[in-house]
Amino acid sequence: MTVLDAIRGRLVVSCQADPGEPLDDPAHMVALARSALHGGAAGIRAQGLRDLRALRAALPDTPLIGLVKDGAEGVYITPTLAHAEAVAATGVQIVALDGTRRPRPDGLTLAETVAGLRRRHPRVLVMADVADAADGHAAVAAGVDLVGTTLSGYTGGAVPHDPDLELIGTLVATLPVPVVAEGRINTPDEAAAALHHGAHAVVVGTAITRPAVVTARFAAALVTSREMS
Ligand SMILES: CC(=O)N[C@H](C=O)[C@@H](O)[C@H](O)[C@H](O)COP(=O)(O)O
Repeated sequence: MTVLDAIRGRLVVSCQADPGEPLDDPAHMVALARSALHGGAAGIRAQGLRDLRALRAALPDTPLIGLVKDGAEGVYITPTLAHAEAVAATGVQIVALDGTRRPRPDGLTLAETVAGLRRRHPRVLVMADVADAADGHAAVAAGVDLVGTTLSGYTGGAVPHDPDLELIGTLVATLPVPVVAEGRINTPDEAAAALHHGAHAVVVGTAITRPAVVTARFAAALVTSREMS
């Protein structure tokens, strides 16, 4: 079975911790990933070479989408060819990279990045994290294998509350490659809706693997409730 077949119609859980967070440790990421797989996830998305190596060693057969974040603004998801090659070298089946039309820090186009990556890693699949439909079309023209809605809402202005189901539907209707729903999918109903909009797979991160963020949402709701009573 191909890795795309393995995740078709299924949940992929993103296991990431920011530097300095209590969960920022490869052993914790492996435990989170094992928990996700126990719960029915078909694949894992993860960040950082250290975590990717640990996950690949612990879970050699699991579909793994890898990326490295370099900073937190602008083009920061696997921003350069060198980053993409380093991610591919960890043994992931899919390298996720910034697939927006913004200039890349190494001056390469997305097409040059994809071609360069394939020269050394001919079997790895490339997932373009895009922000809008025009990005999706440009990314497919650049040769990527799949497109994710990861960066919708994160390229300027306030971050929306809801997942971008409309973008998922638009990309599914117009692109010849699998579309992965990712970003702010916070409930099982939203995950199901993403699939209903035609997503090939659904990536959920924060709602499952960032307990500090989830706790803060509960705590904030209690503050609001106290203020209203
Ligand atoms: C925008 C960006 O940097 N997204 C990152 C990409 O890997 C992660 O921080 C997200 O957690 C991931 O996309 C999953 O999304 P959510 O955590 O909303 O389920």
